[in-house]
Amino acid sequence: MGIYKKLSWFFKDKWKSYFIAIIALLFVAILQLIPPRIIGVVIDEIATDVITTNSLMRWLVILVLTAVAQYALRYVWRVNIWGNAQRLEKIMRNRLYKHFTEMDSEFYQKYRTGDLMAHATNDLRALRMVAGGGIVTMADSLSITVITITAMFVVVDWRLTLLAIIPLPFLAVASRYLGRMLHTRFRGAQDAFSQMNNKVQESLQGIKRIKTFGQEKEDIEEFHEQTDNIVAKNREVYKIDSLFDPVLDLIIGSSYVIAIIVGGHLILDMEISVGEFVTFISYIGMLVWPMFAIGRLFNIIERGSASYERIELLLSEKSAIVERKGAANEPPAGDIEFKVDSFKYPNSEEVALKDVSFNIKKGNTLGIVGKTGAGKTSILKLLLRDYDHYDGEIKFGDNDIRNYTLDALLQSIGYVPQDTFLFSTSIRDNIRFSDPTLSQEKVEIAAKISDIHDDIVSMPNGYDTQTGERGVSLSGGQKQRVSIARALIKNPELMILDDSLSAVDAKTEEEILRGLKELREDQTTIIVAHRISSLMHADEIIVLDEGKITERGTHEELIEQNGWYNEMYNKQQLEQKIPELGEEGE
Ligand SMILES: Nc1ncnc2c1ncn2[C@@H]1O[C@H](COP(=O)(O)OP(=O)(O)OP(=O)(O)O)[C@@H](O)[C@H]1O
Repeated sequence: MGIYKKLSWFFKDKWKSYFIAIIALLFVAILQLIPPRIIGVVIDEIATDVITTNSLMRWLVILVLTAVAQYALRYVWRVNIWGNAQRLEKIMRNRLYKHFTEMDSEFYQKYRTGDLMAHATNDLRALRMVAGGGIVTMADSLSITVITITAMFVVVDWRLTLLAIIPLPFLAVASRYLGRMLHTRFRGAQDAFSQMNNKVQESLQGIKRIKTFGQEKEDIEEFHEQTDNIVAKNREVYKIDSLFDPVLDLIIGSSYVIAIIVGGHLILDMEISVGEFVTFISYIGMLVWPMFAIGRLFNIIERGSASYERIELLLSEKSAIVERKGAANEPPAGDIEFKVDSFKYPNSEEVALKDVSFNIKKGNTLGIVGKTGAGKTSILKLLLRDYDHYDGEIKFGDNDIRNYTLDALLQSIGYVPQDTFLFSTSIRDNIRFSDPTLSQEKVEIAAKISDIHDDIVSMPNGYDTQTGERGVSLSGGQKQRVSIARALIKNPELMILDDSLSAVDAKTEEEILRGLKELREDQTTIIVAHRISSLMHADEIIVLDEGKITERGTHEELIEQNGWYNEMYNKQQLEQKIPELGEEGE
């Protein structure tokens, strides 16, 4: 029952509508006693031959009025209770979503997206059941049980009542026990189903790769195994499901048997009338649902508590990026001073960056180059405040970047990541993602500099072409250029290109870089690249290896140093020439 205490903030807020609903439920329980009683009275009137058309009509009218009142009251409690349950689900869903949007990279590394989605659906549904079905079951089963048993005691016979209700608690026990087993097995079946779903999703997404590697047969075999598993797990569910009804019928049946044996004796002894006996039998029937429901209530509470705990755990996760008190709201501008003595990723023992420092004057360009895993992206992550804990200081303008609000800092930065991501909307809205009110003219300027305008206008729907999973699929290079346009349209103080020209050819790359340089004369740029031609015109280039700066200088200075940079440059020059040599040979 602890879950109701934990949710007391909600019940306190909505106590009025719960109160109205529970009063309505109570009245329904009382009204339900009337029809069986009327049937009993009519039977007795027939047996004693006192029935008249008038008396029959009177009973009929009462029956109709009772039915109408029940209808109205049921409507009242349903609207109130189900409405509240939806409201609780909405509040918790909004809290979770807001929390998700505030969390940092560490959080998303810890939890898989699929699991977060599952929390946002299954766990919230379980909570809704607590505030809806749980409350109804509790109020309804308690009120019906107390009111009906009292009526049986008072209207019919207390000895008969005591004996006949002996088997009923077993109903609650059996429905709880079997319900629990059913739930465990049902979860197994659901897991098997979601495992198959994941497998199908992965296979369909990777269908080209499966075909290329000739793995169709193996893939189909694996699919068969998974579907066999689903059948096996569902068979276990049906075994328990098939036990459910017979067990319940057995228990209810024994109640009726006791009632008939004892009730029969009481009729013969003239202690109760036939009509009262009929009423009594109907009342036993009315007690079945509450007993059954109490068993179900435990399951609802158990599931709800587990779900609430899981949601609380998620909500208690704190983002490591905390805004300082009095953080500056103005987007930063000016020189950048990066001085990091040491940085480790959380949960990692390895030092990702060691003694990395550089200054970029406003309007200058910094190039960062190095082997994969050298720490290039790590530098950018610190600049973007994905992580705040490191020894050192990063200044943008006059302030440490941790002294700005995250919104203000990110407003000054246009970041084009390595893996481009397009949203399921038009290309136009993908480009003006930072501000959907920007004009077509501005979108086109950004697209032209990113050298994607011509590609877009040649598409059937131009700028209205839909992208994302269900839209047209753009080539890797096209996606990269849309991403560049998206960052560029913000006209950011600092633009960061994280290997974002890798999929475009050298000539296009040169044009884009030239365009950027012209447009962003007074603004700062950081280019990370594997291809040296992408950053050779930078004002300073740093070479990273295993998280440390091993070489630095301008392109010419680095060539003179005759180190890794020079070696890479010569190698890449040669690679570029090979196709030309090939053409000459033809
Ligand atoms: N989230 C993370 N948690 C732990 N270690 C990480 C994480 N991200 C990166 N690393 C590690 O930090 C080191 C530097 O990685 P980083 O991504 O900065 O390299 P990079 O130079 O950008 O490589 P690439 O050119 O392949 O993108 C690597 O050893 C990597 O394994």
